Amino acid sequence: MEARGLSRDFGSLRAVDGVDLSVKRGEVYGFLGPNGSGKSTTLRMLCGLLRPSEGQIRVLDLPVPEQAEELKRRIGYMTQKFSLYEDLTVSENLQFLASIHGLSYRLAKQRIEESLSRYRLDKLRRQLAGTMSGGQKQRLALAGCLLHQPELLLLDEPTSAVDPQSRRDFWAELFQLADAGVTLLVSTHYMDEAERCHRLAILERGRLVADGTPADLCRELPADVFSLSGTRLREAETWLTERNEVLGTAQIGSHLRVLAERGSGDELRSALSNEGFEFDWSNTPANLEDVFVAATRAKGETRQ
Ligand SMILES: Nc1ncnc2c1ncn2[C@@H]1O[C@H](COP(=O)(O)OP(=O)(O)OP(=O)(O)O)[C@@H](O)[C@H]1O
Repeated sequence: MEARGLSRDFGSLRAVDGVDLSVKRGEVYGFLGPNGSGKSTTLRMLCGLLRPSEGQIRVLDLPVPEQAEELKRRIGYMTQKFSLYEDLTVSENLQFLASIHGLSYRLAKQRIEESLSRYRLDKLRRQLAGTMSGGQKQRLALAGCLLHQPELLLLDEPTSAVDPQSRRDFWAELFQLADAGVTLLVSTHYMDEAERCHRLAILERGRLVADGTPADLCRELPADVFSLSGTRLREAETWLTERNEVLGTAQIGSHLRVLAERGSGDELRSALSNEGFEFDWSNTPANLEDVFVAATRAKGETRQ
């Protein structure tokens, strides 16, 4: 999948702004970004549901949106709200989706039985979708968008309504699909999910502000991370957040995690000492949350 200069305007709002993306087959590619940063709009353009204002897209060797109809036969799209028919049973939801994809009666029956068993839905087959738990709905939505065996699956915040165990199980399913050659594009708010992706794009106000493997993004972070412990941590945090070179702070238990501009550590440390704070100070490796905070904060500021 390739996108070049992808943009989308809604009236005067530029929701997606000049995004370049490249995703290989079988890759699990994550979209990370704050609310309203353009993740859903990007996914919707990539699957041909929304026409870009500018830019070129090629998905599974098809130009989009020109060949969006052909593409729709080869992709699956799972929305944030799962898009289930709540007044239909589990089986009826799957039968309906199979008919939309034009599966023959025999093939539909076979694939529905397989997916009821694979996604642990067989005992729920007569239950109305609207009465199921978040995790069960998620499994049904996944089963539904795989019935026609798509080569590419787009998932828009698929785990926002489910508990941690369901999220783990769900990700195990996603990796099985990737191992079988399915390409996955997943938008998420969760850092632990982003860390699982082979590659990651970070979006901020419609722009691509970072792109790479989670390990590379952490290693190449153009900022330093420090851990502080001591007394008056809350006061130290307030003092630090007022410094321009500090990009972010977070209290984690009895430690304060500080993300700051590269090379600013020594000065910050002595300035904090001069203010009368007593603390232990150590450098610590960056994690994806640091990458996210640095990418979104730095770019956000330059555009104001
Ligand atoms: N159909 C639309 N009409 C007008 N504005 C829209 C439309 N769809 C999206 N937007 C706006 O475009 C921006 C990007 O929205 P989008 O849903 O793509 O963000 P997102 O990163 O997926 O957010 P979230 O994490 O909250 O789902 C937002 O400001 C949103 O209000």
